[in-house]
Amino acid sequence: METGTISRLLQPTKVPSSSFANFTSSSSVCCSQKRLMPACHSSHGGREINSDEREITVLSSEPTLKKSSVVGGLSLHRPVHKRDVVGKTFCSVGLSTYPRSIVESSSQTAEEKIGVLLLNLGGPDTLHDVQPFLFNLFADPDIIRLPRLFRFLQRPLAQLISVLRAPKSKEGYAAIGGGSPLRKITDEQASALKMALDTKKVLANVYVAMRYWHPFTEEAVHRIKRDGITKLVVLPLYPQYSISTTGSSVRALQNIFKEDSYLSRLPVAVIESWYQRQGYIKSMANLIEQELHNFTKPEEVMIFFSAHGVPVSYVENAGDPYRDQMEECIFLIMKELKARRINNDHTLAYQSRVGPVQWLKPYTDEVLVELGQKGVKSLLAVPVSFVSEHIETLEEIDMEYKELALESGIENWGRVPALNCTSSFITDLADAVIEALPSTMAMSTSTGTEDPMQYFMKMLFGSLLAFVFLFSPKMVSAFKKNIL
Ligand SMILES: C=CC1=C(C)c2cc3[nH]c(cc4nc(cc5[nH]c(cc1n2)c(C)c5CCC(=O)O)C(CCC(=O)O)=C4C)c(C)c3C=C
Ligand SMILES: [Fe+2]
Repeated sequence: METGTISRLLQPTKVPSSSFANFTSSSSVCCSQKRLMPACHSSHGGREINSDEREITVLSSEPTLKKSSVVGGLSLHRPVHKRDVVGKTFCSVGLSTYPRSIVESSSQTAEEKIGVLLLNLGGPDTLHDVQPFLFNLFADPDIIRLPRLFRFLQRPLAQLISVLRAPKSKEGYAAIGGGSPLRKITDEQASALKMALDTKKVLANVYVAMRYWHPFTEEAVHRIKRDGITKLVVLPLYPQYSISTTGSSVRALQNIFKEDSYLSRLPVAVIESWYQRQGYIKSMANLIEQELHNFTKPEEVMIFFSAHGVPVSYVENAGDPYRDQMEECIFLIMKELKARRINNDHTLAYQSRVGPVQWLKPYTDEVLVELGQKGVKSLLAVPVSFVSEHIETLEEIDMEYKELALESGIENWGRVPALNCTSSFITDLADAVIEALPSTMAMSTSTGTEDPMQYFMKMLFGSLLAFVFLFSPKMVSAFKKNIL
């Protein structure tokens, strides 16, 4: 991706398009299975509005009413726009919370089979998988956003970029043991979530759908159908919403759902983002507090939040709420720490940029050097955009950034572990699922398999109505007035 031509092609269009992946296998944790759960590291651990979008209002325990919408039949939860801490308007797409009465009235019936679908990015299991994994990633129009006219170039470009990037990526994966730990950790999170739901008397199957590597979304969906799930909660494992992560995964799911008559009728709720949940904020604050104790002078440590970046154009041209949500998330974590009398300095920077375009600033590597030059001696890195250990925590932060920081004059380095299966965090995810259950909604019935006669009749009546409406004398005069 190191060429100017590609950089020009990477300009985002306002409306993210549908995307497809190669599908092969999936994993789930079935509530009927009586096997031992894998061990968890419990101690450590924008969006475009489609034309077919309908709006509904759901009850909220907060003073404002929340709006929920049905996009391609999936019910999405987001609070109405509000002002963030620095006074900017942000579009917070997130989980609505529900009054206790609604949660209680949604107690599970005998015939109900609840499914929870965890969405994640996926990572190569072996070094051999790295190039095909990168191909899937770059072939996603939500990752490389070509103008519609150039979409035919998406796959050849993905092939080229994946081949060019593979050697560098392979080095990274080799340094962390020869593959990504994502699949194992996500499976463990699925098991832990299933157990947390069981404890709360909600029997559910938990499925994992990865966007770019095994188990792919289609296989997870196949299992959901096979198990006869009657209600589904979709939970992306990204606290903050980005077009490139949750947006892409949900779109992949929508594409599968709208082609299938069973899935299009299945009541579904999508939890679009959950960075503002108290359980998540408190779990992050716990990890930071614990890690600060490892320094000899904890109060002098700079808390350094490092988030995965996205190209600036996503936020500034395509309406991605990612940066606003990230800033609000950091504000909430710091507020929680202050309530615990932890008043350390903090800063936020963005890591992992790829290619020649501008990414969100400030860049992590540049800020580390600046802090070293300014005389900061102790620094605690906090990965904040992702809830599992992965290549960017284990290699980029623990190796590259640590080395850079020490070279730049920082003497004491620490890193907060990813949440992984931290029990307070998993319990909060279980609560998020339970709160979302009452608002599951059936997908629209248009499955692409509509009866041709029905379609013809609809078109005929539609055209007649439009004709009558458009050529009514009132409309004609209004039209003339506006044009002349
Ligand atoms: C919130 C998290 C993430 C955002 C936002 C995101 C955007 C984004 N990523 C790339 C390019 C790459 N990402 C890669 C791996 C990767 N990315 C995330 C998370 C976010 N990405 C994860 C969890 C992983 C998997 C890590 C693992 O352990 O396997 C890679 C491959 C690794 C590498 O070569 O660096 C690339 C490439 C873009 C272009 C982008 C936004 C447009
Ligand atoms: Fe990424």
